[in-house]
Amino acid sequence: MPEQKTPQDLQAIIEDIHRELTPRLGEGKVADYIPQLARVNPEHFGMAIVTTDGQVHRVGDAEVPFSIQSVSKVFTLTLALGKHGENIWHRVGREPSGSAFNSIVQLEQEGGKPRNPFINAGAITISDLILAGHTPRELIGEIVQFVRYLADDDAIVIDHEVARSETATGFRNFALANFMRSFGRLDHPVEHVLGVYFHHCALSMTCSQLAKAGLFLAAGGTNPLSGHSVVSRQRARRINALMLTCGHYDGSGDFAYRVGLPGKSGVGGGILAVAPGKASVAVWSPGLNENGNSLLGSLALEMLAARTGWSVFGS
Ligand SMILES: NC(=O)CC[C@H](N)C(=O)O
Repeated sequence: MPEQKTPQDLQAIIEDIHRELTPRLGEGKVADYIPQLARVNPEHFGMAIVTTDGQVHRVGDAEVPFSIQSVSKVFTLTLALGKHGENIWHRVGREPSGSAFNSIVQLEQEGGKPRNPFINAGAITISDLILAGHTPRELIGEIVQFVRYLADDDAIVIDHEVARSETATGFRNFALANFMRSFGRLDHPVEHVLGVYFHHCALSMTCSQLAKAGLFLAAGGTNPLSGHSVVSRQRARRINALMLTCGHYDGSGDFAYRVGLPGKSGVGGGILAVAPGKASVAVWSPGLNENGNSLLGSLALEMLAARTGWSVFGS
């Protein structure tokens, strides 16, 4: 399989993937524990690829905004590394959890220190870390600005209905945060920390915007379209490593096996995948598999990786 795909090849590949998956649209289970997400039409499907040399390819609902949910944890982790550097690892680990995204079991055994920044407890810890010196409202504004800078797109906003919906029903996350607080592992009031967490999860983005926002990870830390420098080459590599090992919760091994790309999923049905040196890819299909990862989104990325030879483990 040739290393470089022409623009025509890539567009044809994603159109084929879309066509082949069309009979299956609606498969999987839409997240219903956040009432506002339960209302999303399960038959949406969108995909966008942005290559490091500036091509943009889209198919299906690539321009329809959706709730990025846990995909946002990549951006808050990046922000936390920028503010606190490697010190964040005193507060959160970097090992796969092997358990569900909202599991509480390990937290007790491990003294309230979450396994990684992508499970809920870890992302809540990251929210607490980046709250230092800010009000929740200021920090939420800063996160939105940061994501706009990454994607070079000022139209990106938070869906406040989704944030409200999750605030009203996020009992599990309140439990996780209170549990960590009981171990003395949060510096700020639980309501403040979760206010930040629920709002960054409620960022609403299209596949095109999401692929652009992740492009710095495919291009050694700088977005080649905007020229915006985000992180060092080493840091981009390390964030990709965390996405590969932890980005799909206890489905991370399966995703690495099938797709072979660093990726981060969200319960809104979005996945951001990174083909280092080549492209950033966002896919959206709301139906989830048993691990809470997009069922058809994972399949679409598996097909894409197979047809492009982009797996980090070789073509
Ligand atoms: N996996 C996810 O996308 C989970 C994010 C969601 N906001 C939650 O905390 O439950």
